[in-house]
Amino acid sequence: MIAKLGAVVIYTPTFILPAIVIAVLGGYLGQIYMKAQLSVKREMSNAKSPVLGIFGGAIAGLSKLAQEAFKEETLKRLDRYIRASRSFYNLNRWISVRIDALSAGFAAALAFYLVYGGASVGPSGVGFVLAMAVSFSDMILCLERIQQYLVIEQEPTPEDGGKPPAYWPSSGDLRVENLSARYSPDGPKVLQNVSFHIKAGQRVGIVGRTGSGKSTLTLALLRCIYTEGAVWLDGMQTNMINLDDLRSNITIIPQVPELLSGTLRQNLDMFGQYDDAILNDALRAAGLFSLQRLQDENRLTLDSKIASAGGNLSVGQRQIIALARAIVRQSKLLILDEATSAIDYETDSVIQTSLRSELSNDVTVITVAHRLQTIMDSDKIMVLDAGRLVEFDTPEVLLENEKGLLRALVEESADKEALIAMAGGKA
Ligand SMILES: Nc1ncnc2c1ncn2[C@@H]1O[C@H](COP(=O)(O)OP(=O)(O)OP(=O)(O)O)[C@@H](O)[C@H]1O
Repeated sequence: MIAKLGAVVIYTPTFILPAIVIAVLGGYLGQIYMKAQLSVKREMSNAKSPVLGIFGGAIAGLSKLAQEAFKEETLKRLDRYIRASRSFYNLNRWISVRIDALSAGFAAALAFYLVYGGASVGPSGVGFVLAMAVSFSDMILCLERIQQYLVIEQEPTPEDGGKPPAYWPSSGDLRVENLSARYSPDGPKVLQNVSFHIKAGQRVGIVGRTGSGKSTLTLALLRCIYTEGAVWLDGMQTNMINLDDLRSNITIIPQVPELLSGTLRQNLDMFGQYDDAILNDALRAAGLFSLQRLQDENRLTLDSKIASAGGNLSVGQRQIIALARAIVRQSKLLILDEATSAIDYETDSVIQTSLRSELSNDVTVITVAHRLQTIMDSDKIMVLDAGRLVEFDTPEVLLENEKGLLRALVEESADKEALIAMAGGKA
């Protein structure tokens, strides 16, 4: 930008003052625009995920769709999204008109001066200066945008005082008090005053209808979003701990785990800290070897090549590798977001068996369940509704409550009898 301003000034020194005025005016307008568009953009992102959520939910449960209710809810969510995106579009028009007007005014004045003002500049010089002048005004806004990225909000940096002792966490005891969470500083509270205590080694299932806050709760435990309230893991309050230490001690297995391109060994042990025997043991414990035969030509071994994001593996294989990674890391808290689709029954039952038998007794496993079968024999079940914890007890006790939400979910299920038997068999 300075080079362009320099080019204009060298050819037409009298234009230094107007150029500075244009730069200041453009910067001022840019600042107004940036301030306004930030909150509109945030509102747009907040309104976008419910729209995507309802379409995702519709695709997952297409056969059971109540068309009228779906239409009404979709239109409501689209309205909210369109209101925000319309404002965003208007804001863009607002700034474009002003920057274009400034740019055109400056270029026109310069052109007038070069042609009629007696400036001793040749035709090629006139073309060059005008080209520089036009792009100079356009760059003011780019500069504002770059400035905005430079001051982007960062997560807190690790501090010496935030390092937990080496033995932490020695168990997966998890205590949560009044935990609330939101996705943006001024957004609505998506999780509201959730409190519970999970003893080390317990297996807990989280259920709730779509949008009830199950995934949000897992993100809040990792402090990936804005949270209030307190969380203690193995007796230490997690907001006193550096984010990298906290996150390296909790393993989360998402619905579709991401892997890095490289070998399977590198994916299990990125820093080369463990020997092959430990890594193979983890793969066996996670159930990989029970799914493939020794003579299979394309069976996975530590040297198998993994494509970027794990693209050459099935979702089930990726979940098994993510589980093996958790076993290698010896995490005391494991959060599993159950894969709803694209995972066959055999792989699913291998994963579930590994979770039950291969983890040590003090590892706490929280499973976000989309199928009640997965968690009906858990030690406890947590039921979320509109961001609140409405039920938390053993499956047997919860099912006794005829007005309870878990009971309602079970009643709606096609496998009602089997689910009740699972819960009764356990308690
Ligand atoms: N990135 C986001 N920004 C703003 N709001 C969000 C975001 N992600 C989710 N939400 C909102 O938070 C609420 C809870 O969403 P969440 O994903 O936790 O629900 P869930 O119970 O996990 O649903 P599902 O079973 O469909 O995965 C929803 O109302 C949703 O619109």
